[in-house]
Amino acid sequence: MTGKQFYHLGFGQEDLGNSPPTIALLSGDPERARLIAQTHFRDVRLLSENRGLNSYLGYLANNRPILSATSGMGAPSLSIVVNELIQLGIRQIIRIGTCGSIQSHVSVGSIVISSAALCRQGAANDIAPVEYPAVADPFLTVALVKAAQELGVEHHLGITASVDTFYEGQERTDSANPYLMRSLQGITAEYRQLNILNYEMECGTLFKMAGVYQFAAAAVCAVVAQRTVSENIIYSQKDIAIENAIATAVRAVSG
Ligand SMILES: O=P(O)(O)O[C@H]1O[C@H](CO)[C@@H](O)[C@H]1O
Ligand SMILES: O=c1cc[nH]c(=O)[nH]1
Repeated sequence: MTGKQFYHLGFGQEDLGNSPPTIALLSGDPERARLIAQTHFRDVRLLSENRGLNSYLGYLANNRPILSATSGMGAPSLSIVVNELIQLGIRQIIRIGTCGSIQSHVSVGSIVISSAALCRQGAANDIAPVEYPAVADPFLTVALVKAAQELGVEHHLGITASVDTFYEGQERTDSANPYLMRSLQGITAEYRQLNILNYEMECGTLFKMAGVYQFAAAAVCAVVAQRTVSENIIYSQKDIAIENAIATAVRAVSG
């Protein structure tokens, strides 16, 4: 580590070398950030492991420098990481996440590429008004779709619901909370009728930040739960779904 470090990321500009990356792949899970770097980048260097926000610098096959970084779970943590990444010169961010499907045709094991997000997230309200659109970058999004097509990965393009909680906000009742507020009872069925594809916890705030800060953001999430059937995570298909999401994002930025 050299020079000024960002407080949360734990590394700084000088750690990125003479040809700093302008693109970052961003995962909620630090283990996914490590997996992406170690299996898809060459000449990988661990930049930091601060607060579980593991960050790796590496190169794509086309020699483009790239970061694999960790957002942590939820919009407040993501907002801090993204703010610091943008200060470091990152101009394109692809979130590689996991999600729960709320449509019967969006199966566990497939991936969802978000065209936009319904943003029910408190952190985003510190960045832009609630009505501000949470929309993905069209060019990165088309690149993700094209990559999924070329890889033969089952994919769905559409609107994502980004919420602040995994349990209450996604209408889970199998939880420590004995009372789900009336305002949340039935919300999943309503979102289904509104053609929302999936639940996750970061895209909406990421997309609003992209609009305000002027960078390009997109998201691809592995479907690991099917909420038309149960509240459970389907572990048997989790790893393959995540690998499909990672392969899709890496191919999209490798062209
Ligand atoms: O797998 P990640 O990227 O963390 O994404 C999803 O998983 C977490 C909840 O289990 C939330 O962060 C949600 O958005
Ligand atoms: O159901 C799910 C699965 C992963 N991540 C979520 O936010 N929800």
